[in-house]
Amino acid sequence: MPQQVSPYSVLDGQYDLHETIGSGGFAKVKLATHLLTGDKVAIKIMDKRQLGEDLPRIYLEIEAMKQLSHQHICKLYQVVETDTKIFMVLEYCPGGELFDYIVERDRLEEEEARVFFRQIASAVAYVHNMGYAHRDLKPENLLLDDEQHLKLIDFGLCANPMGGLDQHLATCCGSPAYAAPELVSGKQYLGSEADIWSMGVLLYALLCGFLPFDDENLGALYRKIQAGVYENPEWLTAGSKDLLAAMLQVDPKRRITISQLLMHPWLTGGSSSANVDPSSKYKDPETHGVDEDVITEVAVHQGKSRVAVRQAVLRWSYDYLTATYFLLLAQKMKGNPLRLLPKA
Ligand SMILES: COc1cc(O)cc(Nc2ccc(C(=O)Nc3ccc4c(c3)C[NH2+]CC4)cc2)c1
Repeated sequence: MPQQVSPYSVLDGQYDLHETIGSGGFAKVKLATHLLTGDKVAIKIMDKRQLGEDLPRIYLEIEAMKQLSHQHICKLYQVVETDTKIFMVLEYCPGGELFDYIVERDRLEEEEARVFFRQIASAVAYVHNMGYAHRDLKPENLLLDDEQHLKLIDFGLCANPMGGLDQHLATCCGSPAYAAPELVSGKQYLGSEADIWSMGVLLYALLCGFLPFDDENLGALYRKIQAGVYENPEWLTAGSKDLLAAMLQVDPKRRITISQLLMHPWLTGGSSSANVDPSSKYKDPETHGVDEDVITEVAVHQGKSRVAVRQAVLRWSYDYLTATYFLLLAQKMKGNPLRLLPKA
């Protein structure tokens, strides 16, 4: 009887796998421990046979994730592919979904909504400036890390115009309640403009605890979105109503752009302006070079020269070394000591 190997044996020696924390259509997400650092990660596991014609979207998502390094975007650390499976090793976001955070509180106070929305706007501005659009922005795709920072996940529908993803895909896969009027009308649309609409629905959900456009009947929901008429509850301030109106513009050409959004007084105002994340904090390694302390820690642990380790890291192969590099860098950014555990 041949030795029965686990379907995850390709990860042996690199990760210990723990419980499953999420399973969607063609993917499941398991918690895991990166053995060299002892750090927790999330591993998204997909079966290539079940993916069928959706497989190209996964490769698009992976290529997009490799370009995106931002403090409010869930980081991709490593990709492992076998003949039947794809594993994406991802940043650990133990705080769960923003969706549940809102539901537990009914709705957020304006100040707290502002702090979260600034993080979302910062992530989306970065994605758009990198030439991408997310195209599925909703509270379920925003997770909280262990420091209550938001992390944007699931770029499975993202596209950059050069990416060649034909636009109609999103209409069948995005989430209708957050979908822009031009998208539900099946018109040609710009992903970046549709993202701003979705952010308007998101901000409304944060501030109100319910959706601006809602109906169990899909056709009725589409008509409400295309009409763009929604209630402004009495607790909304003038500033938030003004920003919502600028984002929930039915005509995409009249809709506020992400750069105008970042300068809107509702976003820049308030008492918490002190803790606006300095977006420069996150250094994109491919343009800022690699961190020498991390290189040294890996070189000493592996008994290799720093030159050899630096060259290997700079290949950005998204193998175990890339994951180890990013996890050690994250530890350093948190002010923790850099440590690699002795070989398991
Ligand atoms: C780019 O980031 C992505 C891309 C993608 O396609 C999917 C994901 N999905 C994730 C889903 C969940 C987690 C995660 O870390 N969830 C998590 C971790 C720990 C705990 C929980 C959830 C909830 N119970 C407490 C402990 C991370 C990525 C990301």
